[in-house]
Amino acid sequence: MEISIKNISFLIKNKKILSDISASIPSRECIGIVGPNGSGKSTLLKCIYRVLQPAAGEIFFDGHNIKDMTLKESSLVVSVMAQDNGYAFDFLVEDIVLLGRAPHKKLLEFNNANDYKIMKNVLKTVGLAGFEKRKFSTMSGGERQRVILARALAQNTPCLILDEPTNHLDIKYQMQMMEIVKRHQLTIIIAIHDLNIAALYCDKIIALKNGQIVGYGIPKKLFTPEFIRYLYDVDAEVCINKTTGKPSITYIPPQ
Ligand SMILES: Nc1ncnc2c1ncn2[C@@H]1O[C@H](COP(=O)(O)OP(=O)(O)OP(=O)(O)O)[C@@H](O)[C@H]1O
Repeated sequence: MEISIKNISFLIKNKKILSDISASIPSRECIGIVGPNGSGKSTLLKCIYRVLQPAAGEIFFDGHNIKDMTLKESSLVVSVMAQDNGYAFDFLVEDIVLLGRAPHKKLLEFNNANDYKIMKNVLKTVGLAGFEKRKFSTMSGGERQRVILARALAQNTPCLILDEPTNHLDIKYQMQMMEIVKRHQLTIIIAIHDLNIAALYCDKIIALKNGQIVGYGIPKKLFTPEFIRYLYDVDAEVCINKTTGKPSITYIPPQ
């Protein structure tokens, strides 16, 4: 599914949080959104997955203006792994993953055998087979992240939005999470802080600063020492890793 963002602005108390953002996200590409804390990454994602409504501009899913789509129609095409999932109740893992099936159901329709099969399959995909009856509250931060990914995968949508999904994950699971989402060949939009992981897995990068797009392109072109200094005010050395062929970034502390 292709996503088109046209001239999006978002304000809070007259302060511009996003200014005139336009981007085209081709079907099945993985687009990384990078930028300093507070640059507007989550706000942009929330406008796309409709938790926030932009003050101006339009967003299209495969040419359909999202203003003309019901929330249920949107949730059949876009699933989300957000930063704060805030499950206050003591849900079981299977209950959380089955929530991903909700957009596919009619009001008050029970989960059926196919929903349970999908739930078990996605838990297996994220390495949590057998965890169905565990209480979410008893799981580690990394395990919880993987349950939330499983719920998003159970939703079975052509587009997946991830807001810093690799928080809490050790390096093995950071890479495993990226491998899993890439394997599904979805349109992926991912806010991510780790430029090395972004360089390894993202086809293209959108860089935000102060609510504006300040860079766009493939990681190899975008991630130069000059650009990293401009974006984060940090010195870095960048080389192309011989094995991966991708940029590898080393940060240099101030002398
Ligand atoms: N409800 C709100 N009220 C006031 N300011 C807000 C609100 N929501 C977001 N902001 C501000 O908007 C700006 C962008 O926030 P956003 O969460 O989109 O940034 P981000 O790039 O995702 O940051 P981070 O990397 O720290 O997660 C920040 O300055 C934030 O303080």
